[in-house]
Amino acid sequence: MPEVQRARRVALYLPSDGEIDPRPLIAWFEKRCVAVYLPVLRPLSDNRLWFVRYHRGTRMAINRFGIPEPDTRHGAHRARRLPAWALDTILLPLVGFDDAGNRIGMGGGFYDRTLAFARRTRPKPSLIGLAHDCQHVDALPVAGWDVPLDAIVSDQRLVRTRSGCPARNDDGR
Ligand SMILES: Nc1nc2c(c(=O)[nH]1)N(C=O)[C@@H](CNc1ccc(C(=O)N[C@@H](CCC(=O)O)C(=O)O)cc1)CN2
Ligand SMILES: Nc1ncnc2c1ncn2[C@@H]1O[C@H](COP(=O)(O)OP(=O)(O)OP(=O)(O)O)[C@@H](O)[C@H]1O
Repeated sequence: MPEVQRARRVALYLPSDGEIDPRPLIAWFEKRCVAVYLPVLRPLSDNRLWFVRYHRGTRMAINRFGIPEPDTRHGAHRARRLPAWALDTILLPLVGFDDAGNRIGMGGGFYDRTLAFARRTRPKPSLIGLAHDCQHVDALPVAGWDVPLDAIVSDQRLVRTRSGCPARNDDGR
């Protein structure tokens, strides 16, 4: 996928609770000098995510959901964290998806809050959901805050969505 092949900064996640495991991609990205980032729950509990640079040897901490994330407690990673808009591509975990790119997650709204800017601002990172094919459903109810995915990659297929098609400029270019 061009969004993956061209990216210089990519976020993925460490799997929890049966989610598709994107870890095999880490070595592939590193070999191509792509910087890999992981989501970190922002302190002060505004329920948004930072993305912090990750490589082998990054000191980790367990977050309140039991998922390891780069340890930011001592400020050591301040220079290594990015807001979502600075990433080229974000690979997202999901619980369910449909062909329109609607996603449901674990219900915390973390990705939706973090990516809310992407509903009105361009450029935005490419948003690619990673799924087991059995997580596909015909249609999900859409909430106003939901940020649609550009594509979903499952173990059996690639679903490209309308929001994954580049938007035209107003002058038709
Ligand atoms: N692997 C992974 N990392 C991630 C996320 C994720 O969904 N998957 N997140 C994406 O936002 C953030 C953490 N958000 C989470 C939100 C809720 C639960 C959770 O386990 N909630 C319920 C169970 C809900 C369910 O099973 O449907 C619980 O607390 O028991 C976990 C992570 C950041 N990192
Ligand atoms: N942009 C936003 N601003 C304020 N609240 C939001 C926003 N996005 C989501 N929420 C809140 O988050 C809650 C959970 O949202 P939702 O069920 O869509 O989460 P999810 O996509 O399943 O979770 P996640 O993104 O963490 O995997 C909603 O009840 C909503 O109130």
